[in-house]
Amino acid sequence: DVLAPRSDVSCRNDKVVFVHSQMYIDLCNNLAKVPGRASAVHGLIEAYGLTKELSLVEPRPATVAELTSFHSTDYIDHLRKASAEEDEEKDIDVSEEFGLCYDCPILPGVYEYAAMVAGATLTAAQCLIDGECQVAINWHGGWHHAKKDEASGFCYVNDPVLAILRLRERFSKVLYIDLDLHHGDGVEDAFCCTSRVMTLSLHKFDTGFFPGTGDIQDTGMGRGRYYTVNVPLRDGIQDSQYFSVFNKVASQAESCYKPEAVVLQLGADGMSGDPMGCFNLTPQGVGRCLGQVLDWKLPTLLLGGGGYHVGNTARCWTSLTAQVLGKSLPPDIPEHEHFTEYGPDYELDISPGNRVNHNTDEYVEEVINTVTENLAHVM
Ligand SMILES: CN(c1ccc(C(=O)NO)cc1)S(=O)(=O)c1ccc(-c2ccccn2)s1
Ligand SMILES: [Zn+2]
Repeated sequence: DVLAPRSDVSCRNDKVVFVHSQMYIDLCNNLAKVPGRASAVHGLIEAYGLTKELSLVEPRPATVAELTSFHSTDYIDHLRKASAEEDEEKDIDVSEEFGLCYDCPILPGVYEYAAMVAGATLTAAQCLIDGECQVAINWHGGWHHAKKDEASGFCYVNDPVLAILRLRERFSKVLYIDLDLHHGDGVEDAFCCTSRVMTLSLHKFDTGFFPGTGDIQDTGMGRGRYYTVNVPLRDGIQDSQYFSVFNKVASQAESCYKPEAVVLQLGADGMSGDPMGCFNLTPQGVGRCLGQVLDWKLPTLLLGGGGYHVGNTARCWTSLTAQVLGKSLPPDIPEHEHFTEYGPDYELDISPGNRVNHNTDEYVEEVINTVTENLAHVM
């Protein structure tokens, strides 16, 4: 019989893989930058009865060989040793050399945490490669700032990069989309010189705002020129304008690049009410972006990232999980262990704030036109 087109071969059913184990939640609870967020996210997804609709897959820690498929051996060795050492044994100078200070402190067990997060994301990617599912989710991954030999911005290991490298063993072109408030600099750096991975990041770009990269004219280098797409935005953007930008840029990227797989980082620190206090989005707006990506019917890996209002991050990723499952959720937060996180309204939806939007229509139009001109070079 005629071989099914590749996209059909890559998925034999509509299962949604969800990487989960209690040990994984415990590790993330204690060592990620936002203590307790992992169990709040999982608790809400479970409270809405979604876990029984998901195909739960246990994560396993990434091996040193997997971690060093991107990170340097020196960095991983240092992370492993420093993570096991007591305070007085630590060599602070070497640690600072690897970015292991300030925002990325060496806490006991941080290596086991980073290896498990990376292993969870790789487990999800492998399910896509094996055709087990069309969508795989790891809400506790998405640590997009980590560099080859440097921790950065609360990120120790760059699990999106490891997943893309693994997906590239099976798919010739992978599209990475980053909807976190912050520029996905670590992923962009990893693939800025190749046309085999296109990176598309929508983020806040403003003087002095972390990480400071991701301006519109940064389009990649050499063979990778025009395969790096940056959409720099200002404070206060709301759902309709954000989706309007995403819709135009992402549809052009998909139609000219024709990816075979997608990695979508859905950091929730752009939500209204997040302590970062920059964007003014709600899960509905990001959900429209997710819906457009799901309509491509490609193997798709969903990852988390930032998100510093625990309740709103759980609201966002629970809503998106339900959307992937095609389920609608009752508006009131169900009674469950973390119920008190959701006061005073105890509702699933997040309302946009009435904050000033610094993204004028003229600015947004200029950004879209520039990105369109750049993408015209992609064949
Ligand atoms: C280290 N920084 C990062 C790095 C990455 C992120 C992130 O979410 N990346 O996706 C957030 C902050 S940082 O210097 O900008 C900040 C540290 C703490 C910050 C903060 C804390 C509370 C309220 C507002 N901002 S910003
Ligand atoms: Zn962020």
